Amino acid sequence: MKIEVNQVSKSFQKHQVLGDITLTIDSGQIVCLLGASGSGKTTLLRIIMGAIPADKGGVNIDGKSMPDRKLLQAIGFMPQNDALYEELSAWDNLKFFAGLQKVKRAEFLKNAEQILSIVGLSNEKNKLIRNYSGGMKKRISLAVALIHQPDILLLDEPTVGIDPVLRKQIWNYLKKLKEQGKTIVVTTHVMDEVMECDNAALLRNGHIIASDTIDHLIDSTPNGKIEELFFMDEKTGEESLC
Ligand SMILES: Nc1ncnc2c1ncn2[C@@H]1O[C@H](COP(=O)(O)OP(=O)(O)OP(=O)(O)O)[C@@H](O)[C@H]1O
Repeated sequence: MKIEVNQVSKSFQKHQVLGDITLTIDSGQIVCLLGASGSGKTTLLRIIMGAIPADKGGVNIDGKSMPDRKLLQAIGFMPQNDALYEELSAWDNLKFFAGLQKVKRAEFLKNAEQILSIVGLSNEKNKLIRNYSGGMKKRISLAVALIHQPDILLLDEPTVGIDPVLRKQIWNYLKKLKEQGKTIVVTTHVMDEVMECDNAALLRNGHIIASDTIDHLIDSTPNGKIEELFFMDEKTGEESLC
């Protein structure tokens, strides 16, 4: 499914967080949103999924204007802060969220075990969430986002607190999903993860200052290093520490 963000602007209490954002994300692409803390990445994800309205502009998914209740079922959203039921087990959380997405029982049973194995929680599925570590909560949140096999994944810093081996496993799975034609948008501060994406959009002061393939973006940096993307200057394309 294709995501089109058209001239989106958003302010909170007169503070403009996003200004005139235009971005197209095609099926079978992994795109990452890069930018300093507070640059509006989460806000953009929430506008894409229709959780909050834009002040101006809008988002179309497969040509339909968001928010759209039917399209919501095609989206898996992983928030930065876990939205889990602490007094339920991981398995029951998964079951609950699968129910909300109207996943059939047989399909749930088939998917749940596979997804738990990808996030490395097969042996911990009966533990209550309140007894989970931070990283485990992150992993089960990712499983929740995946449980209804959505066509679009919006993942807000999905691998924070997850060890490198599992992180690799999760990225291999995301790349498999991409090959199946899923559309994936990820926010991250982890440079290794940027390299796993096809494209990146750099957010600065509420604007997209660059949006291109990862290879082209790296070529445009002074020393060809991915870290330098964070220091690119809006106007000159040169290094800036401002
Ligand atoms: N509901 C809200 N009410 C008021 N201000 C908000 C709200 N949501 C976000 N903001 C503000 O909008 C700005 C962008 O926040 P956002 O969470 O989108 O940034 P971010 O790039 O995702 O940051 P981080 O990398 O730290 O997660 C911040 O200044 C934040 O305080």
